[in-house]
Amino acid sequence: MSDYHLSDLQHGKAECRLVKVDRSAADGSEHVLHDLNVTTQLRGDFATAYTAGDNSHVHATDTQKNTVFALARQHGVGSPEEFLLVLAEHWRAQPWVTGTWFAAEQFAWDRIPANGHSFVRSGQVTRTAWAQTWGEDTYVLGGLKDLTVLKSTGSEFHGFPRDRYTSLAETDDRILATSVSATWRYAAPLQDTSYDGVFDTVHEAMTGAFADTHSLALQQTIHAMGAAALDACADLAEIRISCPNRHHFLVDLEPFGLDNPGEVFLAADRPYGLISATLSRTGVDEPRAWTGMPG
Ligand SMILES: O=c1[nH]c(=O)c2[nH]c(=O)[nH]c2[nH]1
Repeated sequence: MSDYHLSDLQHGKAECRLVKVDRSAADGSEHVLHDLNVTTQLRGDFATAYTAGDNSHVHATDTQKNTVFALARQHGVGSPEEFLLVLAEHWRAQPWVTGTWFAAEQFAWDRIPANGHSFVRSGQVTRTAWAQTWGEDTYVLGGLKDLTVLKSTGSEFHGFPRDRYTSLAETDDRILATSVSATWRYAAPLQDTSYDGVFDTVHEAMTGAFADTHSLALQQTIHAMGAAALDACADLAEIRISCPNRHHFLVDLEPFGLDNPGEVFLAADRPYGLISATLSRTGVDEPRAWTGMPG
């Protein structure tokens, strides 16, 4: 094989989705959420891995990922810059490492006023609307999507059937996170009420129901959000809601001699649960209003 010049070697773990819950308030009532997407890269004396398959200097990308979670547990996250500097200090001290590169995206969450442990992703919600006519009939749909909400406690999931392929553990305390899509049908085009006002009311009702519901399943939370929207707005005839269940897995830090009392999570990307339902007032079916809608 030709002896080419090898350069720009680096390796690391891309997009470690770290969620760190700080439960440090004296009475545990107010959680602080750090939600980061962390990428690590190490530079150094790693050439023989490329040229000869000799991994004796290679800090496995899996180890780099574990280090992200373990250092989050040990040092907390603080600001993204501070956390990246914690990683940098750790890795610069390791053998064969001559340089490091770390990146983080931080996803911001606002507290939902109802309690200390429910959050909504800042500045994300997208408002949606459709209108169509059939002869003299006019149908109006309103909606929202990307309403990303999370509660760091107040969510359980148990009592589901178990068969030979069931491995999911029952839990009485988990993170519940989703990105709500909802579409509602106006019973009739609005005359005296503003669509803006209805949107604000529905948005607030759904967000409030998410926070207020002590959830035994995302299904139950969806029902509560739909009912809250219909209760808050007499102009709505029905609402369709679809929610991905964005799973957060507690990271096992025991191999690193660390406990993890519900603080450090892997925010899994996929697969995710997908759960939906329609809530309607009785006797108000109007299937033509939904013509042409995706799904
Ligand atoms: O709230 C949930 N509903 C489910 O149907 C489900 N299924 C699952 O694996 N986890 C969850 N969580």
